[in-house]
Amino acid sequence: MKEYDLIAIGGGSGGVATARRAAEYGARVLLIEAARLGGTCVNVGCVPKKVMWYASGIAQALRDAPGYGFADVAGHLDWATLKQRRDAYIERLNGVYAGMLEKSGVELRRGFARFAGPRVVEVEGERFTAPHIVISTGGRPALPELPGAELGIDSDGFFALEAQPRRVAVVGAGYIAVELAGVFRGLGSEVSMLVRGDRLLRPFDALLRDELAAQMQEDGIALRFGTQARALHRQADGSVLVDCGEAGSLEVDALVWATGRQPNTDRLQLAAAGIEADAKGTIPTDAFQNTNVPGIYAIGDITGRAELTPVAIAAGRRLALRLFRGAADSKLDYENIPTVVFSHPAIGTVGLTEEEARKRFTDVKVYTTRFTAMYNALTEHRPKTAMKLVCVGAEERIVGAHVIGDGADEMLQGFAVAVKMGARKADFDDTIAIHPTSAEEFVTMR
Ligand SMILES: Cc1cc2nc3c(=O)[nH]c(=O)nc-3n(C[C@H](O)[C@H](O)[C@H](O)COP(=O)(O)OP(=O)(O)OC[C@H]3O[C@@H](n4cnc5c(N)ncnc54)[C@H](O)[C@@H]3O)c2cc1C
Repeated sequence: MKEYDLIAIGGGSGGVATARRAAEYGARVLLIEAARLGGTCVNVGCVPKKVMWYASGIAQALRDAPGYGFADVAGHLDWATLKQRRDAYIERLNGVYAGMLEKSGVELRRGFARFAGPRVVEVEGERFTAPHIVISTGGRPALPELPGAELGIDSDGFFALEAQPRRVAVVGAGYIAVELAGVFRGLGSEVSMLVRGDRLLRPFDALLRDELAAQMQEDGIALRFGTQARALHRQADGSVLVDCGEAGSLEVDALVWATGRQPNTDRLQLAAAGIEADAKGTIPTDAFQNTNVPGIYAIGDITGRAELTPVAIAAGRRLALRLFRGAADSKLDYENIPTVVFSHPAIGTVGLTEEEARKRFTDVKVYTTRFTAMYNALTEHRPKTAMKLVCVGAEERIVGAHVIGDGADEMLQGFAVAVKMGARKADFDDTIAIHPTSAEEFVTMR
């Protein structure tokens, strides 16, 4: 049985980061990956999604161009070319990942890993052991159980689409649902969102939720709240009939399930190592990413906490520092994790929502602003930009910063540093604005 200092199961964001950092610290590392290197983010997540978001933004810019005097702007999208160029980019990234691992001295084993004992991992009959094992197997889309569910596609299926569907239904209310719906609409599809509850992006600040819903409707997306798909039927012309029970039915060329994700633990044989998972299959960890079994850790989506690439990476790097550099206190602080939703317009958010702040603190003061960005002064399309600062205490410490509007995606990172450092409203007021930008409103709110 081959022995290592560390085995990482899963070569996605978390596994690769942990493996590389541990190897850099001198550990002998084995990384096991069943599919393509880079995991969800590179292959069927952040990266291809952002490419599609850019494409949709370009389509919008072409529609905006006449407002700036451009005449005869050609705007036909060749979806197949976009997909082929996007796929080629991702293949290059897969190669970059392989190269980085090799350069760091991480040994890569292709294949599906399972636990075969407390410290033993098996891949296609071959066994490996290490005193430290990291589970970073991520998750996959979860489909609801209803008649004809397989006639829909999930987010992986979205990235496999060879042609642009003309009429689309997106089921779900989370960030992936609003992002995919926005991309389809931006590129010209007719889009309906089927939302079981009464709002989009439930955990986000109300300002962001309301502004986004209003803008999506303004852009022609049919938001059907309180609507649930009950069954899907294939029709003779190849289209899909979505039966929504009392809420009626809907005919589409594609239906996308964006109804959540499930952790990749079901085939890992966790029991062979005595590792506990919860009913959903996520692996609970303590603040140091320890599972219930000493020497076995979990990071990234599999832990069900803040399912984002930089979180998986940061947790993995801190774990490597702890295990192989003796930094006993090294762990990830899960507070104030900034995040962006690549909707149209984009959302950036860090810290507490107003609602959360009011539950936790008695002395909450909120500053908001809403305006049309200068770019849109000349365009027919006039989405709004809106911002909110959530402050607490007499010193007005900023515990939440939220923005929706063009540029929000690139705007928030620096403000996240300020919030993390404990900035007060007075610090923002004291900072000279950068003019003319949308971001300047963050330091001029009264
Ligand atoms: C559509 C979409 C858009 C997203 N957009 C963003 C975004 O904009 N920003 C952001 O921060 N996050 C985004 N995410 C989330 C992000 O992709 C994940 O949080 C991140 O990939 C989690 O990393 P991970 O290492 O936990 O798992 P993953 O990246 O999923 O990697 C897990 C790897 O383990 C492998 N594996 C699983 N089981 C085994 C096994 N038994 N043996 C061997 N290998 C195995 C899998 O093949 C996979 O490669 C998005 C996700 C989706 C689905």
